[in-house]
Amino acid sequence: MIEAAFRGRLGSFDLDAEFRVPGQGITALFGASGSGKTTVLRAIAGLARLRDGRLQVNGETWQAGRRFVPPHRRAVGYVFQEASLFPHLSVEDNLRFGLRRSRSTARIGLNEVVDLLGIAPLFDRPTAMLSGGERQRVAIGRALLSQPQLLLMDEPLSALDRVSKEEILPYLERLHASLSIPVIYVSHDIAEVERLADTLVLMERGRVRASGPIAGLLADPALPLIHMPQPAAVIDGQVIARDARYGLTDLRVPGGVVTVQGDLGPIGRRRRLRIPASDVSLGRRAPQDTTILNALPARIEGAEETAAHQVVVRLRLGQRGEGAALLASVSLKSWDTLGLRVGETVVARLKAVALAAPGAAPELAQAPPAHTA
Ligand SMILES: Nc1ncnc2c1ncn2[C@@H]1O[C@H](COP(=O)(O)OP(=O)(O)OP(=O)(O)O)[C@@H](O)[C@H]1O
Repeated sequence: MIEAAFRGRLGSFDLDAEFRVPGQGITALFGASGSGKTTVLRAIAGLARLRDGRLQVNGETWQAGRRFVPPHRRAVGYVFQEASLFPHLSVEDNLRFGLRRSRSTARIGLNEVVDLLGIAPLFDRPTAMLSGGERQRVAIGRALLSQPQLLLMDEPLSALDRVSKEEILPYLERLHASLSIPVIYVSHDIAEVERLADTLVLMERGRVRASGPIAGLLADPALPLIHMPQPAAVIDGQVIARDARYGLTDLRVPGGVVTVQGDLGPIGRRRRLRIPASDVSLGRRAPQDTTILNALPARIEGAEETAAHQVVVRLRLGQRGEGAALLASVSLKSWDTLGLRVGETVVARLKAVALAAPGAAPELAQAPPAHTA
């Protein structure tokens, strides 16, 4: 468990942030620019000292009352927006520097880091010859080799172009799947957060508006996430069948089974689906004569009208709505014409299921197209 509470003033900024998140997996600190995300991260690292602070990381107290463990005594790895590698050292020597800094017995070794982050081809290169994405992979590797108890990442992808971002995300997903080190990940890119995070801490003007498992917060009508321009649901599932002939994988998700194009790995592997609301349509009956593969029963939990004459429908998979949260964006006209009601069970058709999963290939797998035959 990670328990943090920081109160104090920095210049004219008031911080009063408190949260309790699991001591494993990825926790995203998400919020608008200036909401205090970096300040919280710095306070966790001990780089900012708030007047009133409390911090416990998996049973160790780093700050409480007058106790304040100085930054160099906190086992944190810090990855910044722009990788600050030593320019005069090779990639290998930059990584070895991480190892030298660590005083504990190595939990993660150089070879494992090199494998996980695909660094072998870069090994002998001077850092000046690396792309932005490659530099960031080395910086993450160096942070991991310092044997942190906690990895702090401050917008690690925000300085990268879209292609480099897509290139590095699968490595982060792989780290997530392979390592047990908890990560606190600052971002203001919700798609990135939807892809990576297990837990979300939503920050607003120096305060924590909400925190908890990401799937619930994304679909919470009381929070602003569902009202953003492209709302999406995230659903974690497990591979239960693979069809080599058609190149399809079935994932069991809470309340149903989703068929996704592509090989998602062996039976039993956990994968994440990110399903934009705009890729889900609703009907009363299962579609006939259609190429669509995913038509799942779901119960309507609620509906929010948007300014753009759309309705974001909150659903839960399963006949009785016992499953995962799902969002559908339908036009106000369709909503009124069909006369759909809260509490009704409908058929949710998933047009495309973008996959965001640990160890995924760089490209996003797409579910088969939805046009009728
Ligand atoms: N040492 C400081 N002295 C004065 N003001 C500070 C200090 N550190 C941060 N602030 C202010 O605190 C506010 C929150 O900054 P912070 O960088 O934590 O926000 P953020 O959510 O990470 O924003 P961004 O996404 O733009 O990085 C800002 O208004 C910033 O100017």
